[in-house]
Amino acid sequence: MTATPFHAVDVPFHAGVPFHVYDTTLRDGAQQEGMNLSVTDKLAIAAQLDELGVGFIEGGWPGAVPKDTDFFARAAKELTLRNAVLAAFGATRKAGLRAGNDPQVRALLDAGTPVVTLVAKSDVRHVERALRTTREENLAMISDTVSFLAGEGRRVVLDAEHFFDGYRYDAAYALSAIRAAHDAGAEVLCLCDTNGGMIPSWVSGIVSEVVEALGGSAVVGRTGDDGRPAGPVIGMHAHNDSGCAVANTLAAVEAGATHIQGCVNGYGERTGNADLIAVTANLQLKLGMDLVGEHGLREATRIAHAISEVTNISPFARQPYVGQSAFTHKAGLHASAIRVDPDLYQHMDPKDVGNDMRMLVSDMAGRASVELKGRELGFDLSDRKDVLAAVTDRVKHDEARGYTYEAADASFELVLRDELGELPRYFETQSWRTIVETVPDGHTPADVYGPEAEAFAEATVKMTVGAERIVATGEGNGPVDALDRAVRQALTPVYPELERFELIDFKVRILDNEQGTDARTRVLVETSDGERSWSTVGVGPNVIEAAWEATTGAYVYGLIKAGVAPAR
Ligand SMILES: CC(=O)SCCNC(=O)CCNC(=O)[C@H](O)C(C)(C)COP(=O)(O)OP(=O)(O)OC[C@H]1O[C@@H](n2cnc3c(N)ncnc32)[C@H](O)[C@@H]1OP(=O)(O)O
Ligand SMILES: CC(=O)C(=O)O
Repeated sequence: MTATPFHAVDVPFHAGVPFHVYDTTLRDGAQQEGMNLSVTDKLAIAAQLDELGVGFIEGGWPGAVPKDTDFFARAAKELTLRNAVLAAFGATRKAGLRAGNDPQVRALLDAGTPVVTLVAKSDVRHVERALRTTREENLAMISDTVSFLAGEGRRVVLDAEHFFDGYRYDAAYALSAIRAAHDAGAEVLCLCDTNGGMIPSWVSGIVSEVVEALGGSAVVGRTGDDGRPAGPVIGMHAHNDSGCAVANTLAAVEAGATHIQGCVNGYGERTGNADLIAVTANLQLKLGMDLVGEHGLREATRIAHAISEVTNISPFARQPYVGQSAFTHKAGLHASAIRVDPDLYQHMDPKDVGNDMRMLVSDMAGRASVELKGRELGFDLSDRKDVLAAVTDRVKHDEARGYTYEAADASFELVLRDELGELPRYFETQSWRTIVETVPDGHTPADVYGPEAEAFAEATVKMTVGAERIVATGEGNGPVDALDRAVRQALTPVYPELERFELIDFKVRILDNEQGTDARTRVLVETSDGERSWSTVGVGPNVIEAAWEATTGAYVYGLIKAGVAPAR
């Protein structure tokens, strides 16, 4: 693979200028529907964010959300951060109060963080209709609160809520709000697209005008003699309602912003915030800015998934950079070019964000896909053109009948081994049958057949294992369970490894459902041996036959991986 991705730009952007990567997963991310983080969860996520290399972690709103107050108290004792500093989030003082007398503002001080981020109104319509105060009082609320907190030694970030909408409505007032904060000592003026409706050209236009109006932010060529920003640090906080949060953040940076806010995995209220990993990867890998260091980005996939574990929200497979499908290739034409050079169909090396390239084999595969998938599974097929052609044909034929190998790597390996003549014959099935008993609604088998009765179904299998013919029976909750018990009864004495195999997922899909009872059924099963898991597929005229193929395939695959030799 070549070292330089095709679209990387060589010129470092904002060279030498301090740049802030500010994470708000624990505050704005936690505003996502369905997210409910405990204090322990928040501490665990903060540690991961620090490892990613962000500079600021906004931990929540102390004084407003009791868990967030606890978070800052526990973080002070339990959290050791190597890269980041903590920020406490809150609002400007209430109208008519002194900042120092507003309990909400005092709670921000009590959080003990070096940074305090204040949300402030910058859209005059919000001042008049939501805050129900005057334009002047809102500016005083900003100015008083910032100067009070700065006077107490806090670095202050101002989150100018609805800045872009406000600027489009009344630019002079929006500018006066952030100017008030700057004059009172705010270090960062972060422009928020609170409703998430902006598009990149609007953002870059407005940010450029703000940079111009405030005497210049940290744009290249706009630094003072000491190399520090000539004007206030301008930030960007984007929501994704128009699907443009990442693009809007990049547009703001290209227009001069040097502070970016976002959430890992794009968490956040409504459609989420700018995905901080995508923003950071774009800026670092495409524009040459060193934001979280090479190490941080190389950990990004692991960290994104570790955070998903804590939030208990399944990772999004198609998430840019870190999703499971981000570097996964299905089309045969792609695979044939990737075999020559992965960069031909990838915008970057997945390793740079800790992700991996994967190949899928399906009816869209060609011989190159099979060769690359084989390589992924440990088979060198480069000079086995006969096998490549046979496997490709078989996959296309099977998929036309309802199989899906892209979701069943283990079944694909069994096909490959079969065509290579390397498929061990652990057993031969002569026949199987299963009988389902029904009992009246609301009853159990025990009610009907007596206290010893446990099962609704029974099964018999006839198999040969080596030279031995075996007949075994099983009882279960249903026909698939009964058959599985019968197979285990038959095979476990010869292959005790089977005892460790456990079915952990079972998915049934009716194919061609317009054909009613003639439809075919596909079953995908996931099996585990306690250490690893694998997926197999079966297709049949009914769920029992499909499940038989999928589960027996799973046992064969498991025995191969356990290094078991077939009985003689
Ligand atoms: C854009 C964002 O996402 S900002 C973050 C939003 N996050 C949250 O709201 C989560 C935490 N919020 C809370 O726990 C509560 O809403 C609290 C504790 C902050 C306030 O609760 P309450 O006192 O019951 O007020 P309520 O939520 O009904 O209304 C918010 C109040 O804050 C005022 N307010 C809103 N924005 C600001 C601001 N930037 N500066 C000062 N006051 C503000 C509103 O005018 C309203 O005042 P009112 O009570 O005098 O009418
Ligand atoms: C501050 C914030 O979260 C917003 O304006 O969206």
